[in-house]
Amino acid sequence: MEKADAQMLLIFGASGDLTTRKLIPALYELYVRNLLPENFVILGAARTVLTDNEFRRKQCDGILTSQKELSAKDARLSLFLKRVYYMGFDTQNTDEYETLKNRVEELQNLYSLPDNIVFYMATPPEMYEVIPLGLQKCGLAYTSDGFRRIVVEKPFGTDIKSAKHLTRLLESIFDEHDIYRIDHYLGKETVQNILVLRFSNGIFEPLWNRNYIDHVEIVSSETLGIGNRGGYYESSGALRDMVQNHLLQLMAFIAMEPPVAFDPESIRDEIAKVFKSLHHYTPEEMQEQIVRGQYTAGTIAGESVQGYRDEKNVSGDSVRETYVAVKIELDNWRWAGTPFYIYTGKRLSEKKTEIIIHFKSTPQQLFVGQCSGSSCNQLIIRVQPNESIALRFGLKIPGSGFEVRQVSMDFLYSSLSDKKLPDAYERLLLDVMLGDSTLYSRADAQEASWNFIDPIIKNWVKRGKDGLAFYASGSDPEEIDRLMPHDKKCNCCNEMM
Ligand SMILES: NC(=O)C1=CN([C@@H]2O[C@H](COP(=O)(O)OP(=O)(O)OC[C@H]3O[C@@H](n4cnc5c(N)ncnc54)[C@H](OP(=O)(O)O)[C@@H]3O)[C@@H](O)[C@H]2O)C=CC1
Ligand SMILES: O=C1O[C@H](COP(=O)(O)O)[C@@H](O)[C@H](O)[C@H]1O
Repeated sequence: MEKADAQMLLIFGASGDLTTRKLIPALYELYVRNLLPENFVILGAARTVLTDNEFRRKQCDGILTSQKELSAKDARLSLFLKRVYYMGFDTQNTDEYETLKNRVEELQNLYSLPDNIVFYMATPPEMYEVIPLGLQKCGLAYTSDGFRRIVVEKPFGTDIKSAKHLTRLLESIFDEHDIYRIDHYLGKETVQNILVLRFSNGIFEPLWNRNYIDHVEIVSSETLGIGNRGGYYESSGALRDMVQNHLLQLMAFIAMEPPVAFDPESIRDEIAKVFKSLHHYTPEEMQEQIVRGQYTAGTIAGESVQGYRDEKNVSGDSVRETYVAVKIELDNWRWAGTPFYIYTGKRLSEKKTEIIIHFKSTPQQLFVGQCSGSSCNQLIIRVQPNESIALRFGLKIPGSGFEVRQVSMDFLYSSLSDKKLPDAYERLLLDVMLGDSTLYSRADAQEASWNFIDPIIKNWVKRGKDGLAFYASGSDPEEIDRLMPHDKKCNCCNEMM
């Protein structure tokens, strides 16, 4: 496996949840697997005042939480943590950037590091402009003999205007190919395997189009509520939080044309084309094709939970959607007439992300019980949990007659290896260190997806609470039935998983 060049990873927002829960555990895992550069330093920065050792202890706890079997005394853990440093730093105070620059140079000298730096913005999005401007002013954004890369966490803008503005600002400081817009769904092993499943197997391609696929479902349901992210969620909602990025990306992997080569730009060209072919609805069509809902109090795993409007930092009469279902149409030759149904929501009955490709039925149903009148054939890609790929088809029930029932041929990732699948952030952090942007999203794709999302949000703002459905926590909204005719719904899939 290729190793990245010696470098520094400078994480802004290092005292926050993402750093401790995801980034540092992922970096430690890469270290253990011998995938980090031979020579590296991780420098965390945030306003909270912490010494290097206090920061290391906090990160050590984060790693131990993510790896239950690991001991705090493990020699590899202390060797890794020795390379982790911290500095108290207020991104809004321009004077502090000079101090940051001095600390960076001091560490580079201490470890004889070349001038290669990845900046990671794990701060609130309001800082995504402030930090690059500060780095530009103090000169840290530039190097004459190394590289600079910048990772931008989601959300990348809140609409097309802000996304374009942010891209313009970042491009005035960094080259576009050094800007890494992260979408952690693309770091998931099962999601990357969509590309391999499609483009390394000749058997699927002839069927992968409007002639053989009736419709596609992309579901990402969660049992968790919004937790302590009320402030963020009030301005975001399910459409911006999950659909604009993660779920449209999944759809693009299913819908894209084969790239001319397996390199970042060829792949990202095809993804951008999918987003550009999204059919934009009129306000009247939106009422038909899009459903939004909000959770009320209910029961999850036997425990009572409160409704969205009672959550911390949420308005008592909020109309923010915690659930959304969208029927998506793609105006292109491969997919015209084959809808993609995307649903996502918080506080639903189970946590799962899956893609179900529904193939068309036989022209005539010759057998009794033939999958209850619908097609027997589905390809199910279970992204999480119980990562798997299953192909469903009809077979004869043993005995007299010709009664058919649906059976499943399953591949379980757990049967491939007893090791747990790598966390999405491991892959994405490794890629940015290597300079591979294949699994990061490009400006044109982001903008095309905002172009699709913006009119929907504007329409909802205009309609206020009109059309907002309520569902009890722990249940699945019934309004979804309005989008998808009954004969298209797959009742069998869940039972078999
Ligand atoms: N947590 C998660 O699982 C995910 C998070 N994200 C995104 O990652 C980003 C960070 O999220 P998360 O870690 O949860 O957020 P937190 O609120 O937990 O952390 C934010 C961090 O930013 C720091 N910060 C805030 N203001 C400043 C400032 N003026 N100067 C320097 N540092 C500052 C905070 O530290 P201090 O107060 O010490 O300055 C803290 O370290 C967000 O944009 C979020 O959308 C994306 C996907 C998942
Ligand atoms: O980006 C986000 O994703 C999580 C869901 O991620 P998953 O990997 O657990 O499926 C979601 O809970 C969160 O609201 C959103 O910001």
